[in-house]
Order: sequence, then C-alpha cells, then structure tokens
Amino acid sequence: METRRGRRTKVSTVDTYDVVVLGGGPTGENLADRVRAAGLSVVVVEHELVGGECSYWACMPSKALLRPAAALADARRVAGSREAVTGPLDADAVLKRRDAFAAQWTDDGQVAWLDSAGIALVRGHGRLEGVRRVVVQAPDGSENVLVARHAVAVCTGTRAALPPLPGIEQAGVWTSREATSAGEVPGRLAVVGGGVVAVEMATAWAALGSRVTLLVRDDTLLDRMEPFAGELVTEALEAAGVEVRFGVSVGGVTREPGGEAVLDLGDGEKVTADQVLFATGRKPATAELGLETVGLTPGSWIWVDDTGLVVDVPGEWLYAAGDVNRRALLTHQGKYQGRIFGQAIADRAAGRDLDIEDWGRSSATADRLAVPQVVFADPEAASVGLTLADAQKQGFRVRAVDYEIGDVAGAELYADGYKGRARAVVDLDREVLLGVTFVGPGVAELLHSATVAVVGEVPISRLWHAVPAYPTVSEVWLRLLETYRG
Ligand SMILES: Cc1cc2nc3c(=O)[nH]c(=O)nc-3n(C[C@H](O)[C@H](O)[C@H](O)COP(=O)(O)OP(=O)(O)OC[C@H]3O[C@@H](n4cnc5c(N)ncnc54)[C@H](O)[C@@H]3O)c2cc1C
Ligand SMILES: NC(=O)c1ccc[n+]([C@@H]2O[C@H](COP(=O)([O-])OP(=O)(O)OC[C@H]3O[C@@H](n4cnc5c(N)ncnc54)[C@H](O)[C@@H]3O)[C@@H](O)[C@H]2O)c1
Repeated sequence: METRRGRRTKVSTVDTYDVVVLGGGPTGENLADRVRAAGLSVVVVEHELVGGECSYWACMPSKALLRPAAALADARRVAGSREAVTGPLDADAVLKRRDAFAAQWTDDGQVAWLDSAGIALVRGHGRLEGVRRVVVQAPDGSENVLVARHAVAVCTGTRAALPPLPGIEQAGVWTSREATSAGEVPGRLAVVGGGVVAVEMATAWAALGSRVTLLVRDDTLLDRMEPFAGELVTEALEAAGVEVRFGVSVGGVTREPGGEAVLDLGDGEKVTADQVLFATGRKPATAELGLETVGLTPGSWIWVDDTGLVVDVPGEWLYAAGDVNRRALLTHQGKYQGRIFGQAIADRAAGRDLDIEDWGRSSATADRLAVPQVVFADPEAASVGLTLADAQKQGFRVRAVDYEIGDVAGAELYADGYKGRARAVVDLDREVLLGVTFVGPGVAELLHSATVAVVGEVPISRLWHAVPAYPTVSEVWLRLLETYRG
C-alpha cells in the first residue's frame, strides 16, 4: 500500500465495524456512544488524546483559568465579603487546578470510558481511502485498514487559524493551545482578535496578573452577539486594566531569539509584548484526511444535511459532525450532533424511516434555530437563538424587549451595583421568543431557561405563568414579559 509519504507499508490488519468514527473529541465520543447504544459495533480513531480539543486545550482548561477570577470578582462585588478579600489570585494555585482539569494532558479516564461503553479505540492518524474504507497509520508507522459496514463519521474538529503575516511562523506566537496550557503568567500579553477566545483569554490572563493589550481589527467585541454584549464586556475589560484597541490591523510580528515580540501596526506604530496570542478563528482539520479519495477538497469544511450526511458524497455512508462541518463550533452542539446523527446512522442501518422534520429524532435543528453560548468573561455574556439583527435579516416581524438586570431585586442582592442587561427578541406573529441574551455576573446558569423557551416555542401567554422565584436574578424573566405586555 502507498502511504502519504510515498513509501510502501504493509497493511497488517483489516477490521470491519458497523461504524468508523474519525476523531475522538466530544463529538466523536458522543456519536460513537449513540450508535453503540443502538446495538451497532463502533471504533473510534484518535491520533492525539481521546477527549479532543475541548478537554485539554479549550473548554475545560480555559474555564478552569476563568472560574477563580469570577469567584474573586463575585466576592469583591458584595460589601462584607469584599473586605475579606485581601490579595490577588494565587496564580500558581490557579494553574495547578487548571492542570488537574486538563487531566495533566493524559486521556486514561476517557479511554476507560470508551472501554466501559463497548467502543473500540484505534490510536493513529486516520484517513479515508475511498468508500467506507479508512486507513490508520499507527504511531509506529504501521498501517491498518478499517472497513465500515454502514457509516464513516468524520469528527476531526478544527485547529487554530493563523493569518499569513510576515514573521508569524518564526515568532513563537501563542494559539489557543498555548493560551490554555501555559505554565507561566506572561508579564505583557498582546491578544489579536475580538471573538470568544480573545475575550476569554484576555479576561483570564489579566486576572492572573498579565498586562494585556487586546488588538481588535473590527470596531466591536463579540460581534455575533447583541451589540450590548461587546459594549459591556469592553467596559469591564478596560476597568480591569486591559487596553482594548479597535480598528487596528497587525501587519507582521518579529521576535529576537529569547527576546520580546514586536507587533507591527503600520505607520511605524509597534506594540511589544512577552507573548502574543493570535485568537483569529479556526480552520477544519481535514487537510490530511484523504478527502480527495471521495471527491472532496482536502482542507475544506465538510457540508452536511440535517441528518449529518455529507451532501457532496453519494451512497448515504459518509457523515461529518461537530466543528468540522462548521454548523456551530461549540462542544455542546457537537455532542448534540453526535446524538442526532448517531440516531440517523442507526435508523438507516436498521432500514427504519428517518424522522427528519424540524425537531425530529434524526434532524439537527437546534444548530440552525437555537444555539446557546456562554462567553465566560466578566460579566458573562449568554445568548440563545437569533439576535434582533439576525431575526430582522431573516424577515421575521420582531420586537426587542430590553431590561436592566440590575433593577431586579435578586440581582441587587447578588452584587452591589449589579450591572447587566437582558434582551428578548419576540416574534410578533406567533408571540414566541426567537432569541434571548443576558449579560451580567452569574447569568450563565440563566441561559438554559431561555433555551427551553426558544426550543419549546413557548407562547408568551404561557411564559406569563412561569413564575420566577423571589428574589432571584431569574425575575428578569418577569420584567421582560411585563415590559413586553406594557
Ligand atoms: C480556547 C477555546 C475555548 C473553548 N471553550 C468552549 C466552551 O467553553 N464551550 C464550548 O461549547 N465550546 C468551546 N470551545 C469550542 C470547542 O472546543 C469545540 O467546539 C469542540 O472541541 C469541538 O469538538 P469536536 O469533537 O468536533 O472536535 P475536537 O475537539 O477538535 O476533536 C477532534 C478530535 O479528532 C482528532 N483527529 C483529528 N484528525 C484526526 C485524524 N485524521 N485521525 C485521528 N484523529 C484525528 C483530534 O486529535 C481530536 O481529538 C472552545 C474552543 C477554544 C479554542
Ligand atoms: N465559551 C465558549 O463557548 C467558547 C470559548 C472559546 C471558543 N469558542 C468557540 O471557538 C470558536 C473559535 O473562537 P475564536 O475566538 O478563535 O474565533 P471567532 O471566529 O469567534 O473570532 C475570531 C476573531 O478574530 C478576528 N480575526 C480574524 N482574522 C483576523 C486577522 N487576520 N487579524 C485580526 N483579527 C482577525 C475576527 O474578526 C474575530 O474577531 C468560536 O466559534 C467559538 O464559538 C467558544
């Protein structure tokens, strides 16, 4: 057999499973779990750590860095506990706790879970070799073939996308991987980008003691959320000592060996820092996946229908789930697709009719209509469904209802001078909610109430009977409804 490097390698084994899953991140794990639960045999191919980006270099370590900052900020927001806080975060202790949440970058626990669920694991780099056939190159260079009776599911995720700037390859810049796993707090950190990674990592490292400069190409942060999310987060970052600069374009980066990094902003202007994080988005991990053997383009996103089937490949055998299909780059959405597409695979394998109506058993609908997301900045920004601008663009007749969360009794108790805002986007024709956004301390845990309202298309007339407990921050629901009804 011809390998990627052109050498001839002996194929030692050919194994057949009902389903072959490429990539053992949260998406691959959940999809494998669903098809196994449906009685199919399944193997996961993983070339790094089972658990994927989320467990080791994304969600878990980043939230472990952020949580102590939020706990400290919450204590400081309340007279009485504020006086008890006598110093800054203990950075070493925070990093140690983060290391534990990243399981010290070992995957024994997740491998044990695969085992307990009856899911086979093959370690190595997998790539497609035509229809229902996957070649796995093991770490020792040997190659094995996996044949799928029913389906191959590509769940290979994404990698950080760096802009093609002069000097960037040589300057030893951080991507999200280094930003979430670094063992030391940089004195000065420059962060390029205005999305979620940039905001969260600026928040975390500033709280840990770095002097952070945030270099944003556009004129706002978090531009996929309601505008007030970016505004309130910008205000708070600046209050925390972060220098936020909008409308700046980084033209290049240099670093002398062992020295500081210098970012070129044009017109002779430079920013110097000890580390530079490029938080400039993601690219699909599909470059070395054998996509060309099934008629797709290596390195491209893989487009799928609502059942997860790759649209450009005939035969109903190739699926793609999670980040790699670009529907919603979030762990919970990847897991959701794993559940839904796993059901679709099982239904097709059993010759059952698929339930592909919106919100049907084998139709990923929330990806399009109700994606929840929390940005764990301080304040937290949490949203689900459509923003006002998106709803208008999609032609809905809508009204946005806003309320200052700080005016709710529960919020006054939660923090002295609580600052935050909520918005509900109401579909005026059906009187249901299309989207909800909360920005403020502690709002992350409010979000699922909004997700249930949006997914359930609960009429305003019925929400009126959903009584929030007094005195909780959730009373903002009542205030939004009262504001809407007038
Ligand atoms: C800094 C950061 C913070 C984040 N925080 C959050 C958060 O708080 N909440 C949230 O919901 N989302 C968060 N995300 C997004 C989240 O990490 C992704 O949406 C999620 O990891 C996608 O899961 P996945 O399984 O699709 O892909 P991945 O997690 O990328 O997993 C893909 C797996 O496939 C393996 N693989 C790839 N190619 C091959 C191959 N050819 N052969 C074998 N194995 C292969 C990889 O090694 C990896 O294990 C964050 C992202 C970043 C960068
Ligand atoms: N808490 C969470 O849910 C969470 C946390 C982190 C990441 N994520 C997910 O991970 C994904 C990746 O996040 P991200 O922040 O890397 O991507 P993003 O797409 O959200 O943001 C990228 C940012 O980089 C900017 N940018 C792109 N190219 C640039 C360039 N050449 N120069 C300057 N700026 C440039 C963009 O304008 C944007 O502000 C997101 O889809 C996000 O949903 C989620």
